[in-house]
Amino acid sequence: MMSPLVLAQHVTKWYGPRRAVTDVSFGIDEGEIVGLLGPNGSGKSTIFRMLTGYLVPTSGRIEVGGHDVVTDSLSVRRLISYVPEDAPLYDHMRVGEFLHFMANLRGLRGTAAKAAVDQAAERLDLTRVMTLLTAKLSRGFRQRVSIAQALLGTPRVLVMDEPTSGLDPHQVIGVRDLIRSLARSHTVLIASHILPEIEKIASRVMILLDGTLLTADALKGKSEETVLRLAATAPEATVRGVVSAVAGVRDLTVEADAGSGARHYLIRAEPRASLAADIVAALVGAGVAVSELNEARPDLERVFLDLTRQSSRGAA
Ligand SMILES: Nc1ncnc2c1ncn2[C@@H]1O[C@H](COP(=O)(O)OP(=O)(O)OP(=O)(O)O)[C@@H](O)[C@H]1O
Repeated sequence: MMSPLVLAQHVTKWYGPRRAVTDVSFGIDEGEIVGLLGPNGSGKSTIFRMLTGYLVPTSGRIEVGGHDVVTDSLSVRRLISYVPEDAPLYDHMRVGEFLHFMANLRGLRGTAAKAAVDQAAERLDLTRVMTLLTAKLSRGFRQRVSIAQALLGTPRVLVMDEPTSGLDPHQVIGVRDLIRSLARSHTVLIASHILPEIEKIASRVMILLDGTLLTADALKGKSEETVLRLAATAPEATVRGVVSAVAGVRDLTVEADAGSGARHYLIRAEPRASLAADIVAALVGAGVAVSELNEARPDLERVFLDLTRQSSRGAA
């Protein structure tokens, strides 16, 4: 059997007296797109920094392509590329200059550097902006430049931190398609705190909570509840008041903002037949425009919400 391309075994990381990652183990096979899902502060960036050799695990070991990230970090850095969340570009550089600079940092010179830059620019549709200052780019283009630099030197593994955060819906779709197309030639690991986003891109999701990776066992047997996703245009307090009064509704949380008018909510309730119809009737009766009400699909979402709610209570 082939061993996984990325292998973490019992990895723990302490920052001084604070434990950020606890006994995390996983394997990622060549060609997978894996999502690492966890709320802010759950340890995603810490795991990524250890994978890419920028932080040393306090205990446990990580291998990429059979190379230990600590004792053989140079080989690992050739195999793995990191796309950080806030695309740190050098604002005084033009896009083309920046990509050449990054190609040189990866050890590419002369025609090899030029070929790599041209190829990445073409793949990310950057040829039109190569002479612009990176400071002048839109958020979507900055993200594409950041992904382009990560592709230089043809790494086998791409690690991306919240790759669609801060993008408009159009750009989000573009970046998602791009990541899917990259997956043909790369193994991709994506961190996010938004489950619906991860589910759209990843073929598999790992959930991280307070530094601990949940096992498949922790994801079973939690479905005593219906979760509905609602999109409605009205003040949150109004929606909350109306929905909470419907029989069986336990809880309403605001989901990531869609950006355009309607706000998205998740409603948790006791399962019963006319629940959705009752909620719509109540909202419409109160003059609230409902643009969407669906059952939130996977159990995973429920489990994630339950668990993150418990853990944020624990932290409070
Ligand atoms: N350099 C550091 N020194 C001390 N504590 C740190 C350091 N970096 C992170 N932490 C702590 O470790 C925990 C995990 O942080 P980490 O940044 O890995 O989480 P995350 O899931 O990536 O969060 P976010 O999505 O907000 O980036 C947090 O409690 C954080 O405060």
